[in-house]
Amino acid sequence: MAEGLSLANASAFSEIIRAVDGDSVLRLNYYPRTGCAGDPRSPVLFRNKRREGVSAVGFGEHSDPQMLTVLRSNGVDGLQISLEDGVWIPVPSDPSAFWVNVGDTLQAMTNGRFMSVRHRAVTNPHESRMSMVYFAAPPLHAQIMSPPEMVTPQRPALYRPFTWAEYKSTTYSLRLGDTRLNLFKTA
Ligand SMILES: O=C(O)CCC(=O)C(=O)O
Ligand SMILES: [Fe+2]
Repeated sequence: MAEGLSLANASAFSEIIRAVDGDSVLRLNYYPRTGCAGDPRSPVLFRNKRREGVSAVGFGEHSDPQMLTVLRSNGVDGLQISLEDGVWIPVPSDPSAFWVNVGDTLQAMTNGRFMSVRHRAVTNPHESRMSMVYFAAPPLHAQIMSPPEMVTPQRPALYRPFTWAEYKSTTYSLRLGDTRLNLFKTA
């Protein structure tokens, strides 16, 4: 990525992710099947489009606060992304591929060139779903700021420098769906 952005330091991002005191985490999510409408055990929230059963929001809408997210699920669909408010695009599950999300921190480090994506996970009516998600994060004390090449008079810094510790504690003091990066804007 750093190479693609023509940064002088081609390992600018990978160095931070690979630091021995990095704060990266692995999360396993489990979403039980939601069943069919009328099944008294299912938490019916909405019918899916094909009316084959019912789906519920299993993991509410949010952006990931870290730098990069690498996700793989068990071949059951459920992940959705939103590029436009209120419009959800399903990401077909591919058990032989990884899905990569840009997180808020990388958005700040690229001065908004890469955008962190809003996403959520819905349950599947017929099959339970599992996802395995690796969140690549900087060390707690790392300063999050754009490399000089990303800031120009035409494109001034969008965010003030902050530490990952500061961003992480802000994240956990807010609600899951809040757009917390806005709090770090310069103007
Ligand atoms: O399970 C999924 O597909 C998404 C999970 C997720 O967004 C997360 O763990 O941050
Ligand atoms: Fe997420």
